[in-house]
Amino acid sequence: MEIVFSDASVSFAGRTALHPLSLTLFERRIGIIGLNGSGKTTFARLINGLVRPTTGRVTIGGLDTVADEEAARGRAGFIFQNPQHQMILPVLAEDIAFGLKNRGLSATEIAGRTEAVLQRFGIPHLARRRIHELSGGETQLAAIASVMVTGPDVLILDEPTNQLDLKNRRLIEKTVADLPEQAIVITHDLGLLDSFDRVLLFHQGRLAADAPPEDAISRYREIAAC
Ligand SMILES: Nc1ncnc2c1ncn2[C@@H]1O[C@H](COP(=O)(O)OP(=O)(O)OP(=O)(O)O)[C@@H](O)[C@H]1O
Repeated sequence: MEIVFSDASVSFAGRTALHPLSLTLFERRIGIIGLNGSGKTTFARLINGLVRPTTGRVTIGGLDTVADEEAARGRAGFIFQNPQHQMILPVLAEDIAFGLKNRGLSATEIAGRTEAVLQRFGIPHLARRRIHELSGGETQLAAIASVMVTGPDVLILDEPTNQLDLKNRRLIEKTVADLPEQAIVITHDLGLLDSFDRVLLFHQGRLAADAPPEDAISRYREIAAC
């Protein structure tokens, strides 16, 4: 899926969070790194229209995130930093099924797709569990299942391994690595990026590097040392 930024910038209340940026993303695994407040989340949110560009435009698969907002949003799933907040219904299987409502599917089809996505992410045993009772790793997988059931082409994850222990980090790392879909991952967990195709480094709202992981990370270390 081609994601195109054309002179896109973002200001909040007159303060620039992201300076005008033009680039095209098409790689399967894209990492986004940078210091706190450098513009990573703002950049990622532009992709599915959660943030609108103040100037310029962003398209995903040719769809404009403002003019074709709803269709564009369907192309890119987003997992927030605290994914339990994006789950609407208390029980996991119900939350997943909720994402399929209003699609003209029968109850049997909804149940079948819910079961299939739980299987896909190895969590059928969590189907009847309450979301607020899941562990950090389980919550990440649950959120990924809830988003992927709607069939986006791109999955954007905002710090998916934050607060996870080593075992769950590995699990999420493997889950992301195995996704056939395109994935864009914001992370402070630099080890996650080893096998990535491309890493974008943001600094003070500007793109400071756009390179293979090793090069972008070494530039990041220089910036962080200042
Ligand atoms: N909705 C908003 N309203 C006002 N300012 C915002 C808003 N969202 C982000 N900002 C500001 O824009 C700048 C970039 O924020 P952003 O969340 O994109 O950074 P980040 O790199 O993702 O940070 P972190 O690593 O801490 O999550 C920050 O100065 C932030 O305070």
